[in-house]
Amino acid sequence: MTALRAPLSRIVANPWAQAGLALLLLLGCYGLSSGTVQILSFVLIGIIFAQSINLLTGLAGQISLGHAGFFGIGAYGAGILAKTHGLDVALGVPCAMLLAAAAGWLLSFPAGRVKDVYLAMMTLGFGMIFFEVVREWSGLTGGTMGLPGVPSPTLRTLRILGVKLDGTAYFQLLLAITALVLLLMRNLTQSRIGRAFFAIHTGEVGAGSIGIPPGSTKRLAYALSGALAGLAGGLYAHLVGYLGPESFGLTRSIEVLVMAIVGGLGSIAGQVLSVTLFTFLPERLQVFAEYQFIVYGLILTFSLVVLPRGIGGLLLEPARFIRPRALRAAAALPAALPPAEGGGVLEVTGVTMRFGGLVALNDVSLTLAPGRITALIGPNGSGKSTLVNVISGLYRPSAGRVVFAGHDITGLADHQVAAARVVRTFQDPRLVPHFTVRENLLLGAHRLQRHSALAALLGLPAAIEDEARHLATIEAVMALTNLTEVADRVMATLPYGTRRMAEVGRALLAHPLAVLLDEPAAGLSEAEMERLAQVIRDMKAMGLAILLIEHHMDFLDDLVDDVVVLDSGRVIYRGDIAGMRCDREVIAAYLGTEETVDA
Ligand SMILES: Nc1ncnc2c1ncn2[C@@H]1O[C@H](COP(=O)(O)OP(=O)(O)OP(=O)(O)O)[C@@H](O)[C@H]1O
Repeated sequence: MTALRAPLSRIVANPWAQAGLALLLLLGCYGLSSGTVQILSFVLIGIIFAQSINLLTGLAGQISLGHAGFFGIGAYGAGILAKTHGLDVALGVPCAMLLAAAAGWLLSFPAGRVKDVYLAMMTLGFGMIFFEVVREWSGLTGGTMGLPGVPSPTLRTLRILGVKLDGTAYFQLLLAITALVLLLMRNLTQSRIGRAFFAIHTGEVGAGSIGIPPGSTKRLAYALSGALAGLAGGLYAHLVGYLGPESFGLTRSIEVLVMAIVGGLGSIAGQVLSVTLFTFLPERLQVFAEYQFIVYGLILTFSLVVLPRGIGGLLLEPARFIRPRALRAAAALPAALPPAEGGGVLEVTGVTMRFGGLVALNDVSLTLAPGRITALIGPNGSGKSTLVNVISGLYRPSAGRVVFAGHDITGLADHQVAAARVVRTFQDPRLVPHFTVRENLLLGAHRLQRHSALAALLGLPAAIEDEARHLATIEAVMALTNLTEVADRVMATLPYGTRRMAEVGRALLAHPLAVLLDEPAAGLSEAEMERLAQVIRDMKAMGLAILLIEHHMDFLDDLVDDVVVLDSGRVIYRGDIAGMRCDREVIAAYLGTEETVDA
């Protein structure tokens, strides 16, 4: 199967193959029975619905057990607007989509604050509330009696912009809309928005450190996912012509989730296959209708055990997150490092950090100057990482201030500190393991990308050119950090040292004015350490203010300008490295007798 993945993926991604399939369906539907055309219409609506899960769960990592709620808002919204208010379907369905998007956006406020099982419960609750509202608000929705008479081809009442549509014409319209949705989903995945969604999915701390705000990113994911589910619901209402609450309960939420998971979360083509199978199978296997949940459960269990990445993962290469068109455009541009803009002074004044009774930092002050490398050293547990966490916005200090370039950044969120151009790396690199090196580096430039979300979605030249500009910078940064050879390798498959280098490179892509490097040389080979030292010198030459946490004294010797030593959360030394080697308190607390002899 592995050998088949590459050729199959090429076929699936080929625009001619896609256009051929669309044309075949567009023309071939004339030869099909009205029943088959209707099932195919359900498949298309299912594909759009599954994409809404793909976006929210597959990309942004937010599980949803109440997606039938968004689907229902779209369906009832479009149905009521068309039937009760006589609004044209061409306006009614987009309005219903907007309603569902608004519901998604609103849900993101509470849902964005919780994770895992709590998120599952909250979204389940949303679906249940929607179901009850539909059942009880009979004046609007028809309650348990349902809402009959929604314009549809089945009732021969569907008119769009004055044109009457039969089942076949509606199928053709659905085909065009589905093709557009899939195209937009592909564009989204390969844009800064899709990458940000996936970065949040992988880890909010890592994403925040390069300026990706988790809150607004999740809100966008919920709104877009709601819009897609609402679109599917609106189109469904005009396909069936009758809406009853039973079509929008837990069963539908579970059904779409199972289809998306079995198709392979993140795999657009895998989900097209899975929805097709799941929609045709029940029609063919009516005998199982009563045991639908058992059948779903068995298929899901089988899929999770045998095909954890779903049908898409079995048949196709994993999705990539950069447009090939942007890569081609970048190849024509000169590779240049981020411009040297000088830095700003970072001043930490009287910072104290308490964790309950433990004082991890006690009245710590230090200054990082532009174009200077300051080493922060001290024994394990002395508070080095805590200080970096305070400066970078992960912790709010109990007392004290952090000022950068004249702006008080104390207590700002991590993504706001990154936006102020103070960028950090972690003791354990917080990269996106499923991204390639290049994709991870491009994530570093997320904050600097200027094109609009619409330009990204539509793949407009402004978006391609912007991406290409940053990709050209990435070439230069990869050459500097010795990553060019592994540019297209997936991060999870690379050795620790390479990952560390990639994180340093990613920080550089964010055009920082100050960088905080938390033990960047840990686990590196001799050669890698030499390369890292050169990269840090280059950063210094660019005028950045650099804080370097490190235990290797040999590494620091020729590299650093200033040293600050912490012990039990207190600064015990501030000065140059030669002076530090002779300082009695530092020797006693950290260096020990060996260093004394050296000194
Ligand atoms: N989130 C937290 N909650 C409670 N205690 C914490 C937290 N973070 C750090 N600490 C404590 O603060 C102290 C300083 O830890 P920190 O990780 O900053 O030390 P460090 O100097 O970076 O050590 P190392 O060299 O081992 O990384 C330790 O006692 C640690 O257990």
